[in-house]
Amino acid sequence: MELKDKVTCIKGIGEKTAGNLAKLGISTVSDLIHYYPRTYITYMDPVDIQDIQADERQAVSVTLNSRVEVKKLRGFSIATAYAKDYTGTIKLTWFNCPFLRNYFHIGDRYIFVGEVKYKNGMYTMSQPEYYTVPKYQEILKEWQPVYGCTAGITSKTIQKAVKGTLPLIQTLSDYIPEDIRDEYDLMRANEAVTHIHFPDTENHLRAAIKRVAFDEFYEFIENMHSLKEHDTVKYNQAKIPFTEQVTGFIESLPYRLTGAQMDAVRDIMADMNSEHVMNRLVQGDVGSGKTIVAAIALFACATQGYQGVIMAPTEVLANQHFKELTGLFEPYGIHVTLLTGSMTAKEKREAYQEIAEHRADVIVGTHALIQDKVEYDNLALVVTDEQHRFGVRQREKLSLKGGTPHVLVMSATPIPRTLAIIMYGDLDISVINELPAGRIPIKNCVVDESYRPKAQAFIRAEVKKGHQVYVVCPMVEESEALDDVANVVEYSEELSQKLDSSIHVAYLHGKMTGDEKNRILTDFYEKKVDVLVSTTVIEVGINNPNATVMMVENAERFGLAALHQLRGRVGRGNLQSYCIFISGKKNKEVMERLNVLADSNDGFYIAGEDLKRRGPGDFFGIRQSGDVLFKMGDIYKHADMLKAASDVYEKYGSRIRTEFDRSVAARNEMYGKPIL
Ligand SMILES: Nc1ncnc2c1ncn2[C@@H]1O[C@H](COP(=O)(O)OP(=O)(O)OP(=O)(O)O)[C@@H](O)[C@H]1O
Repeated sequence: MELKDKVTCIKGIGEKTAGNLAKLGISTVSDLIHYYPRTYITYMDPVDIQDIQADERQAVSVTLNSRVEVKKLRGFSIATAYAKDYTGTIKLTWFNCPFLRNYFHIGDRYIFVGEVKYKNGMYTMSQPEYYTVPKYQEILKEWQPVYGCTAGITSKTIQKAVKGTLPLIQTLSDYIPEDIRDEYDLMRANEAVTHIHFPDTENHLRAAIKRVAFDEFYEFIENMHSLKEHDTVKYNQAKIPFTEQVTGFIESLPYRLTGAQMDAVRDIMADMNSEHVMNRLVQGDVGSGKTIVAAIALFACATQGYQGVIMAPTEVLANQHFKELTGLFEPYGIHVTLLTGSMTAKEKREAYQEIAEHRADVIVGTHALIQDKVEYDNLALVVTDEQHRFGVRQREKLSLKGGTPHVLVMSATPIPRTLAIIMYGDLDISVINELPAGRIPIKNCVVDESYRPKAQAFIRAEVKKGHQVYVVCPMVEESEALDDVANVVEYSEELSQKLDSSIHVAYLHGKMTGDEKNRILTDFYEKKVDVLVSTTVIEVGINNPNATVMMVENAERFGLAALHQLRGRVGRGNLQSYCIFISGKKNKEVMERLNVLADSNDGFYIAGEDLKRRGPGDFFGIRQSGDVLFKMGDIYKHADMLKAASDVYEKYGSRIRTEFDRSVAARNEMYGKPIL
């Protein structure tokens, strides 16, 4: 077996499983080895029913004392059973698992594991995992990986598949030599990969995660430096001055720029007119007005006869920028062109032509912008939005397309300056630390589920005022058979019934096409939709100043930084806005953590508190930030590894570069596809 082989070469993986794995982006052995668990869980000793702590994940060892009843419900099915021990009875329910009817036997003992709720006078577990007693003994107290799954694939299938590759994993080489590993206390690369998939002890797992995070950071730092070197040695061939026309454009805006926005504009303009090409990061809290700063840079560029591009992480955002920039630029005869993956072949061809013939001055798009077919004419500026969603190489590729254009990165992730310097080397940074005038601070509340009817009444009242609402619907547990889509559909139906019939509720989820999402969002912008229910991720950067309420269900399952991003979707105009965080758990620790959000609306403060409050248990938890740049590494949780990677780069970078390059090249080759 080799890394580049198809997964079907692994014993037990047939075409059907391979097809399902492909949906997760796993086609080769290498893809599989590098498909890391999303989180880890341990199993605990069962408790007596009378000692159950509600709202916690617990195990009970009980005897089934009823048949499994299966009820059909609007396209779903619910299986219910009862079980008891000598201290009490517990109710068990599962969605869409009708087969369980024939699985359990009355009178047999099973172990059920899951979160327990106290409902209608009885402890209830929804969607519990189930084990026979001997099976449970095997996994008790071991760390179990939980992989991101899709229909037809369970965590267990993935783990079994990885098991088949263990002999190969043992032979993987390590670009970090032993002496450096010892100095920085790094686990060997192949051991780390083994423990990531098959953790035995907590210490090994911890060390393995650290090593993988280290590698991700190291690669990032290497790339950042090569990008930076590549840029700085190049002379600025597209000097763009801060002309009267640019000043006129700024003055014509319907609002005055904040001092911080103006400072960022000055930094950018000074860079673009200097001897070297620009490589600047603009960091600003949610809603601080980064888009207009980018727009001014693009305007300056276009009025000097150059092309500029702005690349967004999603189609929805690309469309939003396209509309906004078209409105701003068309009066000046600056033509804006859109290029996204979901456009028809004909539309794309037209866009390519407009770009090549320089009829397009500013180009807005997604990944489609970096495809080989796109020929720019005099490209001088590349703006990437939410840089965390982009790999460095993608930006590098885009940069290379236009010779050496200026690079401007916009980010709302509040990275402390010290971390930013480690991550980006000497990339220049402008910070927008001021919100536009007239913004009213968001009012926050952290409540438990019993408050939901009141929250719904509040939503009704806000809609009556002509305002709009976002609802992030409850998260589906990894183990639940119900998927995100079914969940969001069902949740919005229920919400719609609870609200007034005149209130229009629509929903968004990740499986919709770009077109469908755009249609819903356009309806939302045009106020045809009052309440927008979404799965966990409301697209970063959505801007609808008329939305005044953000209600987040299961807020306890998000990191504070992610909740802050969600909150940033409201309070973007001059209307009083509200954020309602509904926690599925009432315990003190959870409430205290969530109350950090109620205390402050400042992203930097929240990121700091988030870091402070993470206990050691969080180390293995689901990643906190929404970024996908690192699969395992989290710049907050693994800040020590980020520092170690930076030190190793400084001290030993040149010594290990050849081996490092070889390992990256081998991996790229084995992926069997280009990195983009
Ligand atoms: N100086 C200003 N005065 C008033 N309104 C402004 C100002 N600058 C920007 N805005 C408006 O504020 C809103 C938010 O701006 P923008 O979308 O650029 O935020 P952002 O920094 O990109 O935030 P996020 O990271 O949340 O996407 C927009 O409606 C924009 O028109």
